[in-house]
Amino acid sequence: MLYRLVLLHKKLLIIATLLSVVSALFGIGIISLVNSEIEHVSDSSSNVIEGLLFFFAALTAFLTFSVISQYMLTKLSVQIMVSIRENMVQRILSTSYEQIEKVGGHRIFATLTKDIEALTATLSAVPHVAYNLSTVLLCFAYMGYQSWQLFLWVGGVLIFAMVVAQLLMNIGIGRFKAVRELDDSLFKNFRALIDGGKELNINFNRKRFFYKDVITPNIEQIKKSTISAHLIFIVLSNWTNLVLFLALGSVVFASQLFLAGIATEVVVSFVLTLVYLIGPMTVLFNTFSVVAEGIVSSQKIENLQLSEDVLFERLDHTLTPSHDWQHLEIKSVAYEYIRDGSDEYKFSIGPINLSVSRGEVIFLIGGNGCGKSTFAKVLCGLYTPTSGEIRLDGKLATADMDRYRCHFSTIFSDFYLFDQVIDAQGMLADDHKIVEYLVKLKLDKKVTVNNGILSTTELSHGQRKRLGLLLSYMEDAPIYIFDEWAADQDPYFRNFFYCELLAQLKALGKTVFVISHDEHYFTFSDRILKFDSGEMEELPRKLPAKAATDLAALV
Ligand SMILES: Nc1ncnc2c1ncn2[C@@H]1O[C@H](COP(=O)(O)OP(=O)(O)OP(=O)(O)O)[C@@H](O)[C@H]1O
Repeated sequence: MLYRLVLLHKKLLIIATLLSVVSALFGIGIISLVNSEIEHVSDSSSNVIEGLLFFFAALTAFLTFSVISQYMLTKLSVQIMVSIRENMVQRILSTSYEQIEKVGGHRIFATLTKDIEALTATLSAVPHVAYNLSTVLLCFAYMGYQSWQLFLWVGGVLIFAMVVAQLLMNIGIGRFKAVRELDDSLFKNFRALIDGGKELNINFNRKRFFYKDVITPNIEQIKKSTISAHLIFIVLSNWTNLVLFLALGSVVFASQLFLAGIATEVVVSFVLTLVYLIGPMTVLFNTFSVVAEGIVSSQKIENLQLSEDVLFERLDHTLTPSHDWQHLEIKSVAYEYIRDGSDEYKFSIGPINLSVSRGEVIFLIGGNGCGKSTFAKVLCGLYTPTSGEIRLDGKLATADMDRYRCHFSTIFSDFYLFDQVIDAQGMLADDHKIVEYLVKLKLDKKVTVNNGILSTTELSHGQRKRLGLLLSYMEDAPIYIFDEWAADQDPYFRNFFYCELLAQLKALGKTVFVISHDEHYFTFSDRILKFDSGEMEELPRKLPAKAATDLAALV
């Protein structure tokens, strides 16, 4: 990913790096100028004024190009940061719900905070790396030009230094990987800290256990691993200083011992250049830890296996479902939960065969954990069948999952309530219509609406579900799935749901799948599908329509 991002911005990167090289050239030019002026110190015939003018001109050019190049490089790193954020959001939105569920919310959250931050820091270091690397390379070229024999000595020392640095870098990356794995479990514990707030506050012993035996050891482990990872980079950074002194020594001693023919001015110029190099080399080696963290984060993002197939031109258009569809065919559909590397008990449903017509109200019943919600998720396209196929009016669902899914509006038991109420066209819905339903759902005293945005979603669980129903209703999809919607409603709204709403939706030609344990209301269905250990059978309808009406009057 790191590589891809750099490639994506290569044009700006090349321009900015070229500017850096020019500014570094002026830096070298200044050293060279000072060097030649040293030679003329005792020469009264030399033109000092001319040298001084050159010196100030070089200083001005150095400053100008340094500022422009650093500005360009900083702009580049900000652009890269923005594109990582956009890219991550797009990839998450393009990834199947199934994959997101498999990866786990805490890992995605860790990536959105930790990895984006680390990648941004790494890419922000690109300007400094490019600038200092070009300075270092130019200094090498300058030294090579002055004396290739002496430069070979320096080069030998530097190659040895680079080999050791590479080894240290590999160890450092390995340690950062271990830290990053621990970060995932920390984010999981952070989630438990917030989501489990009630349980932790009520039960002091759980709070004590969570603090002492779960989160503190996790934090301690991260502390130890982070220090041990950074230790490698501290060694690496000090190794640079040592290597530069080693290079200085090798220049001074090699010129005396083995390369006696080399002029003193050349040796002095090598020494000056190496001293000048201390700054850029230190910056370069100090960024190694940042780069290592970026590499680890980049690999971590790849391991999430988020979708690469980001077709975001599609978001410019609204997807509209076919409201006059006639047949939904579920042919030998099976689904199995597969978790990588896990040998624990695996649950599967199917194979299921079912043919659904428009306007049917279908109840899904069965004991806890028998696969009703799993089937509902396969049915609406959140899960892709492991085998078998789903066809809507003959069209294979998997041929265009986005289009297929847009036929559904769902309220699962772990639903999320958005503040924005969206209509069938994907626009903010009309306030008058929303108010009408707020009144109907007895929420108008609690919630107001302004331009399609709800004033609050901080309500009781039952009220939140009613608000969810409002959002779902406004979406005006052809097929509805309600997963135990009525389970936590009071008798009035339970009655409203089974006796009024289902009939209303049916009259509008909607197909409704209702997951329910409310036996009293099973009569309000056209069909009943019973689940048992992942297998489905259709029950014969027992009550005639008349009996259903009588029952409606009773409840
Ligand atoms: N995200 C998941 N990952 C792995 N297995 C899962 C997952 N969700 C559910 N399961 C497995 O699928 C089984 C069926 O779950 P499902 O939610 O479909 O049951 P259900 O019939 O809707 O139950 P309930 O009436 O309690 O809501 C569970 O017992 C569990 O073993």
